[in-house]
Amino acid sequence: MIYIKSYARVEEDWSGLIRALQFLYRSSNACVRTNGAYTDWFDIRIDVGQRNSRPALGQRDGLMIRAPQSIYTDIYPVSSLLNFLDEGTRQLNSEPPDQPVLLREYDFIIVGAGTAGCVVANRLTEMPDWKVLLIEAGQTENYVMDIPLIANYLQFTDANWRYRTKPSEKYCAGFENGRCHWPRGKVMGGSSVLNYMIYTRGAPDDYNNWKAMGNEGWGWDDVLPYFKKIENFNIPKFNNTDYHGYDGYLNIEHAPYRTSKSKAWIKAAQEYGFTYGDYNGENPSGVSYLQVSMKNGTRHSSNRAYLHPIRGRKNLHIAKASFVTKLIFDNSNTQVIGVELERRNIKYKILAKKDVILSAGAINTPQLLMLSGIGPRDHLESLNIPVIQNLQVGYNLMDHIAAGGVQYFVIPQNTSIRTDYILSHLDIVFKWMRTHKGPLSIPGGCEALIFLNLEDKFNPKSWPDLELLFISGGLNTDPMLRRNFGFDEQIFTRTYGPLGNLDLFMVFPMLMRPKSKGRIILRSRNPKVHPELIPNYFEYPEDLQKIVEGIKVSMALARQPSLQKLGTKMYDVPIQECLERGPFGSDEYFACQAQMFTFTIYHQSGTCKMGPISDPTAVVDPRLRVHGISGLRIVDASIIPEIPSSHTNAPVYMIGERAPTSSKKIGVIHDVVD
Ligand SMILES: Cc1cc2nc3c(=O)[nH]c(=O)nc-3n(C[C@H](O)[C@H](O)[C@H](O)COP(=O)(O)OP(=O)(O)OC[C@H]3O[C@@H](n4cnc5c(N)ncnc54)[C@H](O)[C@@H]3O)c2cc1C
Repeated sequence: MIYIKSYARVEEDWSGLIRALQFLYRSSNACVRTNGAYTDWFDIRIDVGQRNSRPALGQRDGLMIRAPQSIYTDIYPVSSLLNFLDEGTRQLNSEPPDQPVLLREYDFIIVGAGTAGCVVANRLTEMPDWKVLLIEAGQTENYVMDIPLIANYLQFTDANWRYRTKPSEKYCAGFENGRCHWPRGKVMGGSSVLNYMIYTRGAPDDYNNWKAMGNEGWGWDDVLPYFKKIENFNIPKFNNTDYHGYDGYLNIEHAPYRTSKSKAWIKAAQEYGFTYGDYNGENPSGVSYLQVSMKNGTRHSSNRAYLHPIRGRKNLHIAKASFVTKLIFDNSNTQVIGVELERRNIKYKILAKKDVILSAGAINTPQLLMLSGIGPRDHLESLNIPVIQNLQVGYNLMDHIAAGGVQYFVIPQNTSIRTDYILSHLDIVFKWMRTHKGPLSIPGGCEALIFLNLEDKFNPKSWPDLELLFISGGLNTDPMLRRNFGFDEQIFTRTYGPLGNLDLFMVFPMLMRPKSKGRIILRSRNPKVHPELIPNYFEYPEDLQKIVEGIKVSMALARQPSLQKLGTKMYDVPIQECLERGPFGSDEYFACQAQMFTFTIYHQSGTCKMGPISDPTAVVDPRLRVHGISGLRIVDASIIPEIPSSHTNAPVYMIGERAPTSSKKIGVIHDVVD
């Protein structure tokens, strides 16, 4: 017999009892599985509150249930927890270990085990003769990081670099000190461990534009095979071998749970005129549930997808918690021959026979280049850094942003992703632990999106300049959410305090092709001092206006019958500071809202722009070699010449897959060494 304390009070009626019996019955299988022993008798206790009645005995398929005065069910939570711990342990054991002793020299050194770095490490070590060192500043990924709904919590851990932008009054003005929070992953898997798992590729026009900028080999027809190569596509409804891959490392699926709100929103979008479809297929625009980089309802990071399966490769060494501080050049200062790094307070110099590959992301890669003397001459000289190569490093900083706080309330629905709701319905947690289904499988609350071109809204073939991202909760979903973005406490309490327990959804109207570009500069020669991040959002007024138009489209959706059935209304407690600009609902008011609560979508990119030698703003050539320097390549979000109309993780995977292969062949690594 097993007696375990109950986790939840069952209601005071027989339906509660029946549910408890069903519950227990379902649990028995899990119990058998996790304990490895069959137990067919359980004493269960149902709390019937005041009534103190004695439920009847029940028997079902060999499962005998005795119901004395008090019942403690709870095989279910325990088996769920055991299942979770078991999976977690297996995951930890699957990650390639830290290399205790590093060699003096490798064929390749990769800096950064993020989205791109893991791909490159995998593909390079396919060649058994090449010894590869992958260096990561962060630590091991753990299984808690794989629970989709709590993605935002990871930003409060050491797995985040915790960047902040330079203060501004033009954007993020409603956040503490006018600074935007820019989290970046510092962990095995990099930002693919912190991200919201939304998997979008962008439109053919995005990549044809890259090619038109002089980047031979990066047009849509060139990159599509690499997008397919990434994928193990698991959405049967959209099966199409012209667009999808089925034997790649990264699993793509739909989240296994949908809220009633997202269903209504999707329907409303169709009522309004949008077409439902596969935005990673033939038509980039329209409405859809999110395709996500998850495997069986859990995060599938680049670490899990690309490194776990190759744990046994002897030619891959990984140095975790190791921070690269500088590049090492040969005597002529024209070739990179290695890196300096710090690991457990000891400094090392490691050499690379062939290439050093920077995959440290759009902030750290330019920082490392500039610290090493590759960057804008005047800027480096101002910090007394000897200039090795004068290149426009740190310019062309791009991001996707949305107006925060666009919220709609509905009549209360049956279930909610609010943290307090989940904590009082722990069955939701146990369910996810055991089956990876239910609300916890929604990545950070994000469920659906619309890609649209404002001038040709309903045309599924159009090149999107706007996205509406649907989130099935509001700013009251989680008490930490305000801290993720860094809301000014007073402004938040005044504006969003009245949200209380309202049942809400949010829409992020997101600018997809911003004209405004920012810059990253060094603040110090010390590699541990964060660089100055100047996003320059809204330098061009049309960027702001597009977001305002996006808010208006979201309002039009709220008026459609399917959302009206839920009693949808826009939350309209105004931001006091914005009433000076115009009444609530005016373009001026909404523009102010976007400037107060400027939500980054975390797509920082472009700071080591790819372009031909004829482009004075380019840092790497189309084969990702740093202009004028041999032995050095960049493979990460920083090479993006123009941000695609897409979330950036899939494009970065594509860059990783595309990089170590030739421009013509797939899966053959041969042009890295030249
Ligand atoms: C909170 C958040 C949510 C996001 N949500 C989504 C989403 O839902 N969908 C989407 O498509 N995109 C999303 N993104 C963006 C996407 O994850 C990134 O564009 C992508 O991961 C960038 O990959 P990368 O390889 O360029 O850099 P990263 O993945 O950031 O990897 C860089 C790695 O280098 C390491 N590193 C840096 N400097 C050094 C050094 N000096 N020495 C050693 N190691 C170093 C870092 O620790 C990190 O592990 C999100 C990002 C964040 C942060």
